[in-house]
Formats: sequence, structure tokens, C-alpha cells
Amino acid sequence: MEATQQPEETKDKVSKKEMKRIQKKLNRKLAQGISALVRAEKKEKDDLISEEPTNKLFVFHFGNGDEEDQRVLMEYCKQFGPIETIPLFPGLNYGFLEYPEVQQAKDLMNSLQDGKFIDLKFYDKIRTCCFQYSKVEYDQMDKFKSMEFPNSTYKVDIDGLYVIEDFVSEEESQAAKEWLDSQEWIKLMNRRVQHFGYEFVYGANDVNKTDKIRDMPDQENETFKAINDRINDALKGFYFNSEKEAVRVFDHNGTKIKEEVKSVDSMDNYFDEIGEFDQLTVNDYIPGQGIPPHIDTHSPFEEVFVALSLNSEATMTFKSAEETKHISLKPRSLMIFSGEGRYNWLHSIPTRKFDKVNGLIKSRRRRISLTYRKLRSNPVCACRWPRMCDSQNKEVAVDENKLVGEGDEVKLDASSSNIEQKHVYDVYEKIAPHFSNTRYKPWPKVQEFLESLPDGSINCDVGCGNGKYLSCAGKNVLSIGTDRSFNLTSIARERNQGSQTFVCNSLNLALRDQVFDSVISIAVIHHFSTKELRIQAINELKRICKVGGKILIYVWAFEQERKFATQDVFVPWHLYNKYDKQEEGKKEVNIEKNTGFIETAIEDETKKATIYHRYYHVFKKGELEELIDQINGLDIKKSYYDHANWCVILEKTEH
Ligand SMILES: O=C(O)CCC(=O)C(=O)O
Ligand SMILES: [Fe+2]
Ligand SMILES: [Zn+2]
Repeated sequence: MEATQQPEETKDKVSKKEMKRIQKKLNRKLAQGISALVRAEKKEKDDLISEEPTNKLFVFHFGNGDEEDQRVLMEYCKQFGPIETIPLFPGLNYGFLEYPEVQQAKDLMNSLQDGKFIDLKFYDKIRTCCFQYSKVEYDQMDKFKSMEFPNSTYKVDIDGLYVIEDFVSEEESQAAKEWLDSQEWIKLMNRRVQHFGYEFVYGANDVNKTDKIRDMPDQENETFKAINDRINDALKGFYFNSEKEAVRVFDHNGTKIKEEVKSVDSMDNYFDEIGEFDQLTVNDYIPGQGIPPHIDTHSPFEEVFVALSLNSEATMTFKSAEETKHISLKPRSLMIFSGEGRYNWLHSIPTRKFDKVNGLIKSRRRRISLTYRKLRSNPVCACRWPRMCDSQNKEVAVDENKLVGEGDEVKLDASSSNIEQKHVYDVYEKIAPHFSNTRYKPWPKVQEFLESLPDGSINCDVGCGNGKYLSCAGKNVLSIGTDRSFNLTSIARERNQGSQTFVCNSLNLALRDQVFDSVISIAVIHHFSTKELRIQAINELKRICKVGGKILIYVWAFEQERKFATQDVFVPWHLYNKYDKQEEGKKEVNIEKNTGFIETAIEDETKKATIYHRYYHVFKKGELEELIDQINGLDIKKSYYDHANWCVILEKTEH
């Protein structure tokens, strides 16, 4: 009958004639694909592929293997039997699928012959790929075995991290995805994003707190409303312990999970105190995309946050100072971040198209994640992980009242206050070897100044530190270095054989008047905490300099990439214990939480480092010149900006 010989071309089926044409093309492609496979595996063709039906199939040439290709192919192949994933071999244009039954693989192969199963929605993709029965399991293939990417598990064994599987339904997931796709995506380098509530500022890794850019999606969409309510319920299991840390006492079903917590009656409920999430970042990754290792900044966001995964599995890699762990996030699962998992482990989605999960290679598809966070009302974090804590690491404003230690009299033009003692002199003494190891390269403009000194000059480096400038001037220039730090002057002497260095305070130099042809003061005067002391220090530079001599001063600038809230700041120094000889074998270290930056150093157990805070007065533009104007007999020859410093070259015109 004509109708069977020549099936009518319908809108949604492909004709036999068309199939034949495609088939011819595909046979050529198949041959190419198989030779690529043989090359990659370095095996005989007959050891790899089978002419007889098996339950395993290679699939060659399916587009570029991106998310859309994957999705269409999966949908097509699922018509014939259950398959979980189509692993692709990274860098090669073939993948692998496996059915429970041989017949199911056969059905797929037949579908390509008669076009019966090829809906037009598959047509574009399926007509470009070809299949062949396989003799080997893909995990028995050399290519698979030699592929190196880390194995991930579903096991979450990091303190404070929890996963709730099947947190949203398939329908909710689909609806959420569709709604998000109806909104505008923002393109980033390696993914797309959307922000709700407050805006997340990349670079600063902070949040713009001034106003909300838009409502949270639960205000606009029913599915998000349902998800939101469920997230709130998950949060309700958290209570504050006496250290104000969030502890998950009940899981999302209300089952008690922390037995050591005897009574929650006396504990404040986290959710009651903190409330709902008010910032949402949606990330959209296609296979091959990811997010670099980071910790969600401590200070802008409350301790607990959650990330909901949609649509595709992907591995999240967690890194602490000691360990790396890989956890596969299932679609529709919710990961809760709190405690150490939130504060002390970097997390990332590595940029890959595949993950190896429990030994199986899984191709990623498009993945959407929703990270819900809550802005802190008081944006200061006091966690137990200072190494990763921006609050405890950033320079902190110095309390005006504390500039002078209690009960201290500041002797204005004679000696320094408590601030210099504790936060400059003592700190540099401690950090000297470590500090010195990081300061070895002379800045070119300082070097240039020193090289320009005429033969026979005597130069003084006031605050010479590790002496990196003591050997910069010409051979026939004598450089003498002074520093308040005994340890730094010793290092300076070791580094510069034959040089003269000695310990003294820049406010009272133990040097006669008018001895030097030139004097340099690099990164010193910003360590004095009052204007009077800073003038006193410059006066000393002038005093020891000859009339007609040159003085070079560098001070740290307020105006620089690093943002300072105020001009008087404590800047942290992480002293790794390997540099801290004095602390060796000493177990007890003064641990001071929260207010550590004012009182004492903080022991950071995670990286075996101690954090010290150095006092700085950062100079605003013109401020250095203003100080100099208050001193007679100094002529400003040049003012400039160099390496985040304000700099001047002065000439002494009269004594
Ligand atoms: O995609 C994810 O699950 C993680 C997203 C994330 O880490 C973030 O937005 O900070
Ligand atoms: Fe994150
Ligand atoms: Zn913190």
C-alpha cells in the first residue's frame, strides 16, 4: 500500500526518505567516531565495539555536548529505557550510555533506522549523532581510568554543614527555573547571576546596604513563596549557644540532632532573633562553568545561609587550611552553611563539564543555585576563625580615647605613647624575621634618590628596618641606619656587611646636629599617633641633616586601593608561628576574641599564626606638606605619590 511505503510527511515525524539520507551521512561520522575512540583507547576496534546488540552504547558526535545537547539526548534516550546519565569523555566527542536491557539499546538503534521515534523536537540534535554497541563498560576504559578529577561523595562531614535532599519537588524546581528565566540574567565571566533583596557587590565581596535593589522573589511568585516558607522552617532548628554561635539542635523535621544540648529553653532561637533571609544570589552555570574558591564574607552576612541546587548535580569543593573535600550537590537539595563550614572552609564549583561521583562520571547539565543570606544588622563578625574573618583582619578604626593609654601622659615632644609601644615597637620586635622576609625589594624611586647622592656623602636611614636601602647608594656613600627595633637592626646588620646600624627612637635620635648630607625616612612617620609626634619626628630628620642637605620622606597614603574607614587604623599582621621562635614549645597563648585587635594578639589555631595589629596614621593628600610647613628651614623640592605612599624630597635651608 502506498501509505506504508511512503509514509506521509507529518509536522512532527521525519520521513523514511529523509532518514535514509541522514543515515548515509551518519555512517561516515560513525567511522570517524570509532577511529577517534580506537586512538584514544589504544585498543583494537573489535575489543571496543560490538556488531551484536549489547545493553551499552557509545554515542558519537552529539553537537558540542553542552547543556542543551545533553538535555535533548537524555530525553531521547530515556524513551527506550531508564538511564541516569550520559558520561562524556572530557576532550573527546563521544559519550556512553547503558540500559538495563539489551532490548532497550536495540530499540534505540532501530529508532534511528525507521525514524519512528524521532520527534521533530529531537530532530536537529539526533540527526547529527550516531550510536554503536559497546563491548566494555566505560569505567573499564583506559581513558576513563586515566582521567584525573577528584572523586566526590554525598557525605557531608564538615562541622556546621548540612544537606537536605529533595528539599523542593520536581515541579517546584521547574517552576522556579522558568520564572528565573523570565527575569533578566546578568552575565559574569564564568556564570550568570541574578540578585534579589540587597545587591551583592563583586570585587568588594560585600553587599550594598543602602537600599534594596528589588524584592525577594517570594513577593512575586508562589513557588518561591512555598520554598521560602520551607527554608524558614529549616532555620528554626537553630539556637544560639552561650558563645552566640548558631547550633542546629533540630533538623527540618523537628528531630533533635544535638543531644549534648540539654535544654533549648534557656537558649535563644536563631530565627526569632535574626529573621528571614533578605538577600538572594542566583547563580546559573552551564557545564564547564563554576565559581572560584571563596568564603562568603563574614561581616556583611549572618552566620547561617543556605544554597539550593536546581536542575543538575555538581561537585562543590571545600578547602580548609589542612584538607580538601568534594561533595556532590544533588539537584533539589538544600545545603545549610553554619559554623566552621561557613566560616573556615573555602567553597567552589570547579569549572568542569564532568564530575566523578562515587566513582561514576557524571556529565553536568545546566545548574542553577540559589544562595539565601541575611544581612547583619551590626556588620561585625566575632567568629572563632580569625584567619578567614574580614572583621578580625581588616584594619580597624582606632578609638580616639585609646590613642593614649589610660593614665598615660603624652610628653609631646619627647616620648611616644602606649600606642607606639604596643602597636609599633612591640609588634615589629616580634614580627621582625617574618616581616623582613617580605621586604627585600627596594622601591625604584627611593633607590634612584640614593644613587643620585654624590660620592663622599654621609646618608642616614632613620627607621631602616631590615636595611634594604643601606646598600643602595653608591660605593662611596656611607649609609648609617637606625631603627627602634633591636631585631630589625640586627637583621639589617647581617644583610649589609660592614654597615653601621644601631637602635634608637626616631623621636630622639642619638646623633649630633647637622652630620648628614642626606636623610631618608621610609614608612616610619605614619606610625606616630599624634600630629605633635609626627612633627617631632620630622624635626629630628631636619636636625641631623646639614644645611643644604636632602631629606626624603615616605608615608602611607589614605588614598589607595585599600579602603580605610578612618585615618587612624590598626593593620593586622599574620605572624606564622614558624617565624615565632619565642613561642616555640609554648602552648598557652593569650586568646582574645572580639576585641583582640585592641588588647592583644589573637592566636589563630587554624594556620598556626598569631595576628598582631600595627598602628598607622594614613596621610591624606597634602597632609605631609602641611606638617612640613610648620617647621622652619625646610624647603619642599618635590611632592609625589609612589607605591601607595605620599612622598616628599626636602632641602634643609637653615638650621
Ligand atoms: O552555586 C553554589 O551552590 C554556590 C554559590 C556560592 O557559593 C555563592 O553564591 O556564594
Ligand atoms: Fe559562596
Ligand atoms: Zn568571622
